[in-house]
Amino acid sequence: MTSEQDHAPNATEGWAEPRPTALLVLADGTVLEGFGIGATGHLAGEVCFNTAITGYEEILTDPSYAGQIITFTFPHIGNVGTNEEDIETVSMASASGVRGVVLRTAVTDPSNYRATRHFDDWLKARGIPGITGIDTRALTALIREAGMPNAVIAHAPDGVFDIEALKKEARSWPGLVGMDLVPGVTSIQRFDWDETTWNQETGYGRQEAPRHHVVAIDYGVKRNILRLLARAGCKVTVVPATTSAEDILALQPDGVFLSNGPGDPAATGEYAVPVIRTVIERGVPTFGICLGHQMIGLAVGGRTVKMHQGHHGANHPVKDLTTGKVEITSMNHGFAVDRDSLPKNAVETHVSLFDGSNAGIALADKPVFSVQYHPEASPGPQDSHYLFDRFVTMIEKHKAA
Ligand SMILES: NC(=O)CC[C@H](N)C(=O)O
Repeated sequence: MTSEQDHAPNATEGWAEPRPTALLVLADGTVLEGFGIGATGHLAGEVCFNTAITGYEEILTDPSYAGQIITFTFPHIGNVGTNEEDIETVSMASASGVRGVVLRTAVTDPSNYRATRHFDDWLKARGIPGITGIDTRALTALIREAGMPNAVIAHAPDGVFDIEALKKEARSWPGLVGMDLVPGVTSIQRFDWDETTWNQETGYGRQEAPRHHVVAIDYGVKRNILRLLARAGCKVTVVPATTSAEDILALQPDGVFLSNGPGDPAATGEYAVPVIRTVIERGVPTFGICLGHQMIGLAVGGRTVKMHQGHHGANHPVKDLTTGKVEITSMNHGFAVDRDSLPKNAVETHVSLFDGSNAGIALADKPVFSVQYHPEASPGPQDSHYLFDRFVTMIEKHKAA
């Protein structure tokens, strides 16, 4: 990338404008020009914005982002390169499903002792197209006004685009409502997980003596969730999203964990919700995160709704109504549980202090709780790690009873 390419196209009269090599074409026909990075070609998706300042590698490998084109509001993305350790997708071979990345400035060479690969090269290898030189403030303002648009991101090094065809593709992409994206990101077979959290001196740890057995249903689970479950003393068995309630209960879990994941919870819920309902009815201690939270909401008879601009970032304040404490959380969701649709036994435990939306529930009559945000962070603050201990305490109480 040359420094010229750092300028937004059409920025200054009289400058020799480099030819755009990437476009972001919105479904309403708006065309944003910039410079291509990462994979070439074009992909359709929903454009969201993420306000996190660090952790782009974790964000871009979070399977919950499948079907989405991520605009980073922080201008310098890629400057610490990438490594093999910060990937959140469980299956290293599969891409996370992110459709594209939209950036303000050109990507510099990596400057970090952990970097093993240039960000541009890494995006290419993972099949993710990117565009730089975009006025991401203006795009973010547009998303806040109009909601998350469907779009096509296109990268052609020769600068040749069929703009009409791209507009048509953006318009005809069906959108995330009603879209079940879990089959593309769930693991294909059952496996055990025993890696624990990262430490600067020793790297990732190994679990020694687990005290409880947790079955984690993988709707697109992030590694750091599994690590925190392992660190909290759980032997973790990860099972594919379509595993039956019978097969899950046959594993005799002390607890069941419902993971995060992409797409519309109502669409995924068609097969997942009956399983979750059975697990809950049997009284198995259950903890859900994000998509898992939304599907617990559906399993108890509630509804989920599409949000206007969604929550994607690492500085979202949430109030824990059971303790009165405020925690700063990592968020990534475009759907939410409609609190007014919940039955009486589903008690709201957490609320977003940004917009008052529901951020957590617990069942009054069953050992079940869930949160809309990402307590595993990765990236983000670690204020909410206590929830993994809350889950273990719940398991212990249930075992003792
Ligand atoms: N992080 C997640 O699990 C996201 C859940 C769901 N796909 C949403 O967008 O709301």
